[in-house]
Amino acid sequence: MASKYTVRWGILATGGIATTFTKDFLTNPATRGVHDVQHVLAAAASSSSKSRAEAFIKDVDGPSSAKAYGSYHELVKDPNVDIIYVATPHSHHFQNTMLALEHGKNVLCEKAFTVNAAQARKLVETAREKKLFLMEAVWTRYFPLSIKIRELVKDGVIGKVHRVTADLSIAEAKDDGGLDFPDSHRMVNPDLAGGALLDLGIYSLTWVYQILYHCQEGKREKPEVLGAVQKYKTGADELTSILLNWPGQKTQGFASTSLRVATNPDGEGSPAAAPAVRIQGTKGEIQVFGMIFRPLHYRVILAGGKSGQVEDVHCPIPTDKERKGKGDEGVGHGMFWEADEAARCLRDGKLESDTLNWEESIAIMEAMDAVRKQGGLVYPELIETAVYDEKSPLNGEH
Ligand SMILES: NC(=O)C1=CN([C@@H]2O[C@H](COP(=O)(O)OP(=O)(O)OC[C@H]3O[C@@H](n4cnc5c(N)ncnc54)[C@H](OP(=O)(O)O)[C@@H]3O)[C@@H](O)[C@H]2O)C=CC1
Ligand SMILES: O=C1OC[C@@H](O)[C@H](O)[C@H]1O
Repeated sequence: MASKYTVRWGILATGGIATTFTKDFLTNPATRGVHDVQHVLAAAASSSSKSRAEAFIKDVDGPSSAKAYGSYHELVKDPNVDIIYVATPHSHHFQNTMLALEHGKNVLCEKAFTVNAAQARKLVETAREKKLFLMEAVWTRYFPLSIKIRELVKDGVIGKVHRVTADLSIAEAKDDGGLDFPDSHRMVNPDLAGGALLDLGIYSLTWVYQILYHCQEGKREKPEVLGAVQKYKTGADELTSILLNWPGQKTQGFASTSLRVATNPDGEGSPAAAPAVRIQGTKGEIQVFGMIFRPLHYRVILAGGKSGQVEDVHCPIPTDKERKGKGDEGVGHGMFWEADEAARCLRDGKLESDTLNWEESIAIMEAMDAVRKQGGLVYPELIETAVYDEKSPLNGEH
């Protein structure tokens, strides 16, 4: 049997998603049928303290060989790290990713890729110049369910697709009119590029784009974008809707997001809720249920209404029961598939992933820029700038 390609990860920031992602890639790849790549935690860095990084490594049950750093600068200089996973708030992605690229590191950067398209273009330009791998960590795209649905669409199973609607909303409204986040929280804090659009709307757009943009043949047409934004008291957006129009393709998309009403009012499985994604074609429709960042259930409905023409498919996430005491996240959350993709790209010398390439990440950032412009959604210059500054406070202690 061919040997496995091993990728050595460096984790930049030690918050919630860094923990989930790292626990996920530390599961045994064989438990998800993967035998060609494997992952190692080489190092983790916290901008707060070295002890925080040590606690992170312990919490994820990382190997004793994993190095703990008290700064992002030290991490990007570690010769034993192949790729850096950037897991800071959106506000920091541009400066942190540039820091890693400038030090010769490949990068997997959390969503939203950057605050604006100019920053995304600069990251791509830098990765291209330095011949480094760079990928936006939109994990949803690498789920078997997403791959299957893109195949069904390309195979014409529901005919010619004309419309995709997608919603990702969470109900966080309180009786006093506020939201259930402190104003300093990354979800609503403009200094951290908070708001529904960049945090959740990116997933609604992901569903629209992975069908109506990604599946286009030949040179892709970009959409006209019409956005409506309502803001929270902090200045971050809380209710945002986007209409995307592709006249040449004869397609339209509708992507919505909110922090006040829920896509799934009775919980993640939400049997009572309408589908969160509808992909509508001339011969039928594909629907996706639940939280669309982690899609586990889809339905294919073929036109005609005869029995046998409605198929429900459930795609559970494989678990690794050997990983001790890690709860649901430790045994598999679904983030390992994007880690496998990054590993295979590194192994094969690819600079970008075909499933979400640089051009498409930039196109989505451009759509979000258009919505923000129409809705007057601006963030501080410190986090909007596309000028790299190694000494930016965003690369320092927090
Ligand atoms: N793919 C997915 O499903 C998810 C993706 N995300 C994305 O991951 C990113 C991080 O989110 P999440 O992990 O939930 O956030 P957390 O607040 O839990 O963690 C962010 C980490 O970033 C570091 N950091 C550096 N500067 C700051 C600062 N000024 N304020 C706050 N944190 C700072 C801290 O780590 P340290 O002190 O160690 O430096 C902190 O723990 C976001 O871009 C978000 O969109 C989030 C949730 C789910
Ligand atoms: O990416 C995400 O997916 C899950 C959400 O709960 C989280 O806020 C968001 O950042």
